[in-house]
Amino acid sequence: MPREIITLQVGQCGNQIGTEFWKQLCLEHGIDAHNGVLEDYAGESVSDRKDVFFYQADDEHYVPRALLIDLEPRVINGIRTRYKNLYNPENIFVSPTGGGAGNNWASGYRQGQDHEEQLLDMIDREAEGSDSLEGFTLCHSIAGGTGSGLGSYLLEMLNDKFPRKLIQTYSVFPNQQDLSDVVVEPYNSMLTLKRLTVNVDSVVVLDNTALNRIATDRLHLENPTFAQVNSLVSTVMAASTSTLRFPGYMNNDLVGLIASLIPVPRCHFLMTGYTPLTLYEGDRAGESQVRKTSVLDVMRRLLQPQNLMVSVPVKKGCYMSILNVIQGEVDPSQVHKSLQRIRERKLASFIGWGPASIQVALARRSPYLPQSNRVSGLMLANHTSIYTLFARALNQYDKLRKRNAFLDNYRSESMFENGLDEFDSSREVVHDLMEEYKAAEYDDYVSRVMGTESPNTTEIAR
Ligand SMILES: Nc1nc2c(ncn2[C@@H]2O[C@H](COP(=O)(O)OP(=O)(O)OP(=O)(O)O)[C@@H](O)[C@H]2O)c(=O)[nH]1
Repeated sequence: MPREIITLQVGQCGNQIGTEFWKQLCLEHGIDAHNGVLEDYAGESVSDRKDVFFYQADDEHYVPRALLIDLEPRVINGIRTRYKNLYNPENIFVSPTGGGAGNNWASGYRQGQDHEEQLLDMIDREAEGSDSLEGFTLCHSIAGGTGSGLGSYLLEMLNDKFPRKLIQTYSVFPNQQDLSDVVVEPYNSMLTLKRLTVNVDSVVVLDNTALNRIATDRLHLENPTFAQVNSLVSTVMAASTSTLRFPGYMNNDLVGLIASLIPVPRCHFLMTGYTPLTLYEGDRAGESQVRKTSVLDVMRRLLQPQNLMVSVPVKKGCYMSILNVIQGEVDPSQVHKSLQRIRERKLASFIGWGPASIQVALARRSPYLPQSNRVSGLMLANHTSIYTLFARALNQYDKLRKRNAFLDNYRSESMFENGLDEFDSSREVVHDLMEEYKAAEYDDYVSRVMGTESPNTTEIAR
């Protein structure tokens, strides 16, 4: 039975990374991305599970289980032109006023309220079209107005209306080295981080700072474009769903993946690493810089900070969990040996209060994509040092807030007309989250923070 996943892509960033994801999925399943038709070379003999992410229309074309949502038309119009017959036109929502959210979280949130009925209708229709819906995935940026504000509204709505479904996000964090011309990004990020903490089961953190560093240092691109950065993002998104789409013995559903990575519900912010990296140019993978791959080599590289897609100091702190998704020609005995070697060399340090091991899922690859490397790997990891990302966001927020700068646009929206309590409440949630990650570094975390209760993974397996 399929365990379907519905993807909501919201705002400019959400729709741009979402589109790259669907392009990659189409390539991997032998579907023509322009019209959803199965390619001639893609026979039924391949035992993939297209139905987790696609359904078949009356004319048998494959249609992504995707909702494309934006408050201004530019990006979605571009998608409509390029992928004319792929998406269900009924699943596209562009605000009739078309003005965007002006980088204002509160405006995005309020416009979510204004259009609640229409948005919920679309989500309900798509959910009812599934046999056994497993959950929702939201793609967005946390720093603009639409992906963050309207995205936050949707997360609250999904939590409320579908309390038994999983909610996962791919959340793009702003580039902190870039002096952004959007000065209010710290406000938007803080308000969104609260929803990501409270309303979501699992957040895959995609950090524009790290993505740009990887594109520059590892792929030798001078000024990486969003398209190039998004190609990295789609590689990660596709690899992280590969065990759901090309199932083997383990990790065949999202709840299995999440439960193995999240030992305590609140600490659900995951970082990723991928190797060897190539860029997709058009429909073709570029050449990899890595000439020879083995399981040990891939697993070792995945632990190197320069391959992480999040800019945090992993040499400090410890892993709460690691899942390596290894794709390619792999002899399981090599996995065993590699794990042993990594343990001997103490390449990863784990929390003292849980199982200290790297989990490995062997995933099949798409038969339709030529691969330049024998083995490739994705790491999904829960590491305590992720709190430094929140600390930076909090620090930037405090600086802005201390000056009471740029608050008029927020005050003019209903949520803030009677005061700025929502900012204070968001800051508190993020501060507590940081403290929880820091506390998790200590061996007595379970007894200190949770009394006598033991860590609970069933809570997320709702
Ligand atoms: N990786 C990546 N980041 C993006 C992309 N587009 C925008 N961003 C980042 O997202 C943040 C801005 O969010 P957007 O998605 O552009 O804004 P929005 O959600 O559409 O909101 P409004 O423009 O206010 O309506 C900035 O930090 C950008 O650097 C993209 O295609 N890829």
